[in-house]
Amino acid sequence: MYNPKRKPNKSPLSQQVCVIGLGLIGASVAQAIKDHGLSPRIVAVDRHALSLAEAMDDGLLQAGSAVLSDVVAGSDMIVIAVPVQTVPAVMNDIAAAMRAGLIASDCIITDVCSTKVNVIEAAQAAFGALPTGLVPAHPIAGAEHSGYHARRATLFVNHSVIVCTLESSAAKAITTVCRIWEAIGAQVMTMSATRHDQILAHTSHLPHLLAFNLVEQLAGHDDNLDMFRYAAGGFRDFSRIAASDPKMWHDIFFANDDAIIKALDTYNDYLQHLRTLIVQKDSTALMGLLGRAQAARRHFGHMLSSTPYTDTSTMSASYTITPSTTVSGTIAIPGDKSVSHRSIMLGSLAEGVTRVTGFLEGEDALATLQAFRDMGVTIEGPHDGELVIHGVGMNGLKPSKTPIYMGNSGTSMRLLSGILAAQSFDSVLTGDASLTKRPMERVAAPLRQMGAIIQSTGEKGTAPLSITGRATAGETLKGIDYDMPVASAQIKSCLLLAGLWAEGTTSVTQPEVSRDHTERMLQAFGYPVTVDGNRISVTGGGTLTACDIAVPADISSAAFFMVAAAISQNSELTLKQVGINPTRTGIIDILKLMQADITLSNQTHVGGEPVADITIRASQLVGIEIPEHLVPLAIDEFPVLFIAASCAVGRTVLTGAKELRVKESDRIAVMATGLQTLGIDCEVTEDGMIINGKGVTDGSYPAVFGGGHIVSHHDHRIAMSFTVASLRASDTITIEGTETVNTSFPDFAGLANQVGMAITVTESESTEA
Ligand SMILES: O=C(O)C1=C[C@@H](OP(=O)(O)O)[C@@H](O)[C@H](O)C1
Ligand SMILES: C=C(OP(=O)(O)O)C(=O)O
Repeated sequence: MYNPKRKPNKSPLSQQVCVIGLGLIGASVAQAIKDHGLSPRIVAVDRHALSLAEAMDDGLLQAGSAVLSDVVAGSDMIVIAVPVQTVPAVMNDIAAAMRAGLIASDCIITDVCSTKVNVIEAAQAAFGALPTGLVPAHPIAGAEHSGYHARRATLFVNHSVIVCTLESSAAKAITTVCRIWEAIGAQVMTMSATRHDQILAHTSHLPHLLAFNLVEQLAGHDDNLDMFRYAAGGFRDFSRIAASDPKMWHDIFFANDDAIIKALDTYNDYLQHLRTLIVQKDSTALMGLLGRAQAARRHFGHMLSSTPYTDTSTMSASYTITPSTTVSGTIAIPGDKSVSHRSIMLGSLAEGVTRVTGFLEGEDALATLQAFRDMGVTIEGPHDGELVIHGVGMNGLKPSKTPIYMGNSGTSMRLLSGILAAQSFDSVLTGDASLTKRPMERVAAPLRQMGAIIQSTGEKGTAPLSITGRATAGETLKGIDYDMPVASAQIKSCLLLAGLWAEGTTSVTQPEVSRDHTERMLQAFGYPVTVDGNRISVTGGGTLTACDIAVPADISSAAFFMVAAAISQNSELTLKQVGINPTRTGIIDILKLMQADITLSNQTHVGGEPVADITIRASQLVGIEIPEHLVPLAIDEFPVLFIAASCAVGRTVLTGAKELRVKESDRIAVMATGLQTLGIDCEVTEDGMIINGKGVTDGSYPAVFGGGHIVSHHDHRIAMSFTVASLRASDTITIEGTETVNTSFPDFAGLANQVGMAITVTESESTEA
């Protein structure tokens, strides 16, 4: 990060810098070089005697002239900051100065022009062979104001500068140019000149051209006065850059004409397409286009920085939780994450329109939503948990133009792998720092048995995943009979989803029951699924028919509040309409075995899933040996169950839970470290943990945790679990890395405070890579 106080150890230039052109950019470069003490002398060449005189009065320049040879002698660097079409004349002057011995043959020659190929061509023409000091550069910064007076030394701070390193450039010249830009706060990146011109044609030249053109269109209109008088914010924002220097842009449009014409032609095609959608009143396609564009506008920044989607994602957050002793109230918990993922996947692949309510607007489910938008599906929303998905049918997905970014979400990556393996296009799946450490061969290997072409390109069978769609070569996947080594709903779902396109029947046999939302939802979409004990089968070639999905509240999120009420004195919480699918209720069974006071009421069904209100009251918990068959049914709830176990009387032993080591963090190791920090006696085993609870039998609820600092390791459930510990803590607990809570439980802290906990959320700029 740029630090204005940090000065380079030694001035990179020993003689003087000569800036040619004292417009906004040239003058800002000169000012920044002066303010940072990067050169002992600064001189300038400009046609405007007034600007030069003023700059000398201001102490910015030691000398100035309209003629290069007057001031250039002895320069170790020349910065060309003139309109692009003047560059050839300037290059001729510099070549003449070099021949006359005014500057050395290795004098650094750089520029700030918006096009690069023409700068190199001008140098070639002027010098014959490219000089070793030539290092073209382009700061991606500017302002609609122009001229000497608009200069700002900070104009380049935290902006990118593209430096085009040429084969002819001397290493020392490249290093010096990069050092100077970095010293004035810019972020240097290197690129070939041709690529620079192609990219900038799209990202800078085309938008400027369109802005000038729109203003021209409105100004030329008969009612132009009224049009400008009532011009709304949209027009102002869009046309802001049309206030830029016309001469500069005139030159750029000619200098980069080939690339700009290509970009303009493509733009024209898009515009015609948009026109057609409006003429034909194609609402679905128009919503798709607008939704995709809106999401892409937000999403590119996240993809580039490999961070989650919501606006808080550039921040890191922490919780400071002061101890509280009781919770009470009736609350609604956000939608189920597993069901939300699947509603997007099946809704997108269905024929017809699927309406979803109760959708979880957390980062993980939003990553799935974005993936399907990237593959051309029109999805309206989410608005208050409501989505309208315009299904494209089993063969309607389109290739994503960019790698599909799955954020922190293992479920998205693993289930999508199954879908993508069968498509007629290739895909790449990436994720954040946590997801790219998680094992992906567990789905890639069985998919390969089905004939999929999939590579886990990370170091240890991890993401990024590169998937060659099987149908690309006109082939199909083949059904297999797969014995799953672990009871994982993600592996099961991945293979069943791939099986929808496979020849014949795909069967998976799980060693224990795992969550069955995929099986249920496939059936809700009219796709036959055979369930024979732990063996589940689908036969390829069917279709999905759109239906309405009501997502129940997530029992995994409810678990934090269930444990909170169970461990704290006089507590009573009711959690409304929580999903109680029997493949998810391990948390209720385990807490009941620990003698928690839990009752279910208002049992009913929503969208094929059973739901109930869950009421939990404080009770004296006891330690237990957790039955292994319950492990997959409570797999995400162990972090908070460890908190419950710490408050129980006696020892709790968890075995058969090795899977916890490959979640968003190693949940056995990370929880043990945190528990020990807070003074709990626990022992890590290979596949579980032994916790010596500090509960007492006299009916009181004493503090069992001390205060301390906990690190979440990019794991939402770690952060939320230690928050719950504050109900039995003697001192303040701070938790670092709580921004990940957004992946599954947006506004967890707000809800926790509402029922009686005392969390202060602090957000700051993220310092993590
Ligand atoms: O299928 C799903 O939606 C999930 C399955 C579980 O993972 P595994 O299948 O890897 O156990 C669970 O931990 C995850 O939060 C969601
Ligand atoms: C393990 C989890 O999710 P995922 O695997 O989808 O990242 C979780 O939410 O606890």
